[in-house]
Amino acid sequence: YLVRKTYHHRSTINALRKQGIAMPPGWSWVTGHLLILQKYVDQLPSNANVNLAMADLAREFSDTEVFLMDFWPVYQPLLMVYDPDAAGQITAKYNLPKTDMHLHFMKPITGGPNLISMSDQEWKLWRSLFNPGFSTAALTETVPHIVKSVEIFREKLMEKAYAGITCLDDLTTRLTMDVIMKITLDADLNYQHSENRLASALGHITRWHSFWDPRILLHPLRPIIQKYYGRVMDNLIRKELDQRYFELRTGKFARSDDNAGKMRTAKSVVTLAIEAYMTQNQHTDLLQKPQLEEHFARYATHQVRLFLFAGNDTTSSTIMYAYHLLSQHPNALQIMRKEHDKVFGSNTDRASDLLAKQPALLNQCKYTMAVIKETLRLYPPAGTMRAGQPGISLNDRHGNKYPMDDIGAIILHPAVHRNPRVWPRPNEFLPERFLVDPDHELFPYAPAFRPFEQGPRNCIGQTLVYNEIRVALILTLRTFDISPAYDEWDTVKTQQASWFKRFKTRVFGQPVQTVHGDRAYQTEKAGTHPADGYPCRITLAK
Ligand code: HEM
Repeated sequence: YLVRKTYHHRSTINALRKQGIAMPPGWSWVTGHLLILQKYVDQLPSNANVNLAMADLAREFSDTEVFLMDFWPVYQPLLMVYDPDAAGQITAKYNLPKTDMHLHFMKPITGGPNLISMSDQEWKLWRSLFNPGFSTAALTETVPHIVKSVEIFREKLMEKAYAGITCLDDLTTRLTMDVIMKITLDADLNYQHSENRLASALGHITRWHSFWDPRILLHPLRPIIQKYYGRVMDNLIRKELDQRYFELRTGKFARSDDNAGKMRTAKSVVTLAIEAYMTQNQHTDLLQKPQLEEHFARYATHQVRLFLFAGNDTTSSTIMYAYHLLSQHPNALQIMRKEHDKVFGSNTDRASDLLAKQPALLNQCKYTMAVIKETLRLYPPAGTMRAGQPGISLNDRHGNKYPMDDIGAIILHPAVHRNPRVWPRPNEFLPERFLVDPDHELFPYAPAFRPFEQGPRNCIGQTLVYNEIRVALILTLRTFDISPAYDEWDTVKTQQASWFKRFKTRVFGQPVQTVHGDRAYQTEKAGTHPADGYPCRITLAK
């Protein structure tokens, strides 16, 4: 059966090869392209994100900007895409469905079907329930909550100032966890001050998670550990959901008219989803029931688990990369600080109050927004994969057709975002490209900027991300200088290395530690955290 199946599959790919479909040389009847990527992976640090190796390979297809990789039987064969227009065909023109892999790989994290993995009607229903909570208006009301969490983050940075090397990762991840829990569930995790069961359960699940690493995927303990911590998460989230439902039933939100109450009326994403669900089911007065409907509660729990995963690491990494890029571009940092002085006044302590009272001031920080976009362009923390569909073909920019009957596609964000055909000076940090007029040579080609993807399945959390990172930068940049301390970190690590590690280094040489000269490269850790958790030194801004 296996031989027959393999033969059938490989003959299809071989036929495409003969037709001249772009694919890396070295395809084999036995291993397809499985071993091809290894050459590129070997040139990177062992924990570098596999997308960076893929982006290196992609450079060899700069003519078509689309090529086929035959990963069968590990994955279905996939078109690797970094032409922005071909990417648009996948996500907008055909809006191709998610793959079975989405459900398979996301299940340990979310516990079941969720917005990322769902297709068609089921996805439409759940997206419509959660859209109100992620709308610009609803999220503007939550800015005071973000300000509160960032204030604690500021205190933590202050504690670490002049205190030696700090791994920033821990601080930013705790911040983003507090924010996502508050915004989605109205739950005060207080994770920046103390450990929390929900956050650590998610941490255990993601530590045992990988999209491709066989050492993790084949580990016999992985399913047991992930299931156990999944149950812990379900129970804790369910408690919060029941509490929000109780508040709705007892009319908490209707009653709040004083100022303190006004804060409380910033409804959580979940409260708004329960309300939307009530509206969609008006014929049955759900509020009369003592408990949330079981099906809704179970599915909403999957979605909340997804929000905690999708909204935590990605945002945390982006905050760190913004600090990193600004530390290397003092001129941009200077412009940002001036912008913040102009909008909030030079007394940095007043900015929190002002922001909490007038969240719309965020929109006046145009350069700050441009810096965040440029950070997401250079260090995109996500991507997308879609399934093929019978009868659909992808066109590359020369009009070549790539049939997608049994072939899926991946849009390679690191490669699209540095595609030299559409991005002038692609490797340079130039926030002004997001501020110039359309006739300027740096003006971005909109389909080529896709950190949150485009089309109906774009990221539901993007407004939250922009709000959160803007608040974080506005409230910290004028107080602190944060600069990478990898050299010192590496020296300390070398001194602390075991005799075996030192012996290995002596025999095999120093392992690769940078990606194209970048020591803060993106790793495999969910959300592409910077290497080693971004060791840095924090000092007070001069
Ligand atoms: C820097 C931060 C973030 C980046 C770069 C990012 C990126 C993305 C991308 C590329 C997708 C499309 C995935 C696909 O097509 O498979 C996506 C979808 C999604 N993201 Fe985000 N995301 C970020 C933060 C967040 C946050 C804060 C949330 C919060 C709740 C979130 C929730 C989601 C959800 C639910 C989807 C699925 C949307 C759907 O299919 O309807 N993301 N994100």
